[in-house]
Amino acid sequence: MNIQINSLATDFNSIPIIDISPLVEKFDDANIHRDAGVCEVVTQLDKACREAGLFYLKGHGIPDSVLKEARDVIHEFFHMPLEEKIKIKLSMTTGCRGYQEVEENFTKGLPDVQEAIDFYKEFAYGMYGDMGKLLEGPNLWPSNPQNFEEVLKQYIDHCTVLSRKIMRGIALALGGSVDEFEGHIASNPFWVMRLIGYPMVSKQNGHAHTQSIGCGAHTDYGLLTLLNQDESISALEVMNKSGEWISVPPIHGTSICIIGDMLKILSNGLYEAALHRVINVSQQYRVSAVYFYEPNYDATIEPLDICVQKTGGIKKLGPAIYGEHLVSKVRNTFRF
Ligand SMILES: N=C(N)NCCCC[C@H](N)C(=O)O
Ligand SMILES: O=C(O)CCC(=O)C(=O)O
Ligand SMILES: [Fe+2]
Repeated sequence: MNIQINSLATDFNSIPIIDISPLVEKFDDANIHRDAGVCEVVTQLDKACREAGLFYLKGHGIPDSVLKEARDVIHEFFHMPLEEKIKIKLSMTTGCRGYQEVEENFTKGLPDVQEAIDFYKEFAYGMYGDMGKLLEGPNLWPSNPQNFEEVLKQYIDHCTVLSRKIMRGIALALGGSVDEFEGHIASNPFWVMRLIGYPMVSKQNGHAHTQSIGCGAHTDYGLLTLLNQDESISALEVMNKSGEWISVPPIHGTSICIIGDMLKILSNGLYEAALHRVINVSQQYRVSAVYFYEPNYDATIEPLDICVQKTGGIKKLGPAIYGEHLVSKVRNTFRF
């Protein structure tokens, strides 16, 4: 499958900030589509998904203490000596779960200046046949810091609940029913979590890196991404339609939401999968906790009829099987 990076519908120079608290409070309300506050959120989501594909979320309901505690334990982990970290080393035989050293992860053929740990939702062996094999196995949780697993599992639960609520808002924004993405699309949503550490540039002295590309330009693979980034370090960038990189600095009390490849297909290209990258030129070590909310692993993803009607009556994208898309990306990311 070839996912094109189309130019964005309208250009943008600043990133939208959406207060989604009405949606978070009323996501389960039978009359949600008639609620004035929710309708306003839905309008803003629609605009942000069309124009930017990446936006800030305010009023998302995940306590600041949960976000901060997650970043704290991630800092603690990456701060440990390498021999401790490689106890949970990622390989072909760990279901591609675990720790990767700096420059073991590639984007478009170039090594990323980051270390990371990958987690995937666990599933039964054989459940997805050949398509699932590469990612089979239990997650590798470090035993240090001691509270790591508990803190991050709690964080994942928060993200899953929030993502489902946002997807309900996006379903309405696309003109569908509130549970448009339940059923065969995302009734059993897959998830991925990537915890990333970006070394300081000063640590790269002696290397050829004058600019440290922490993560090369890419789009995310699934429905939407929730990003929890270190405060006070500006490193993330998103591309607008003029091809300019727009900075996405941390804003206290917000999280970042990024539209992924599968939502682009479902919307028949109405919504953009944001092209983004990370360059940490700060003098600080930066961490992020990146949670990816994905379709059912074995879902066949194609444009929704309501979206096809809105976009000229022809399916422009897909179909794609989500699990196949994910596995092809993972294969290109590592040199085992
Ligand atoms: N699960 C997601 N979206 N991870 C994004 C990781 C960054 C890009 C990856 N190295 C690649 O080459 O795709
Ligand atoms: O660390 C970040 O801010 C973003 C990382 C990212 O885009 C990814 O891992 O997909
Ligand atoms: Fe990303």
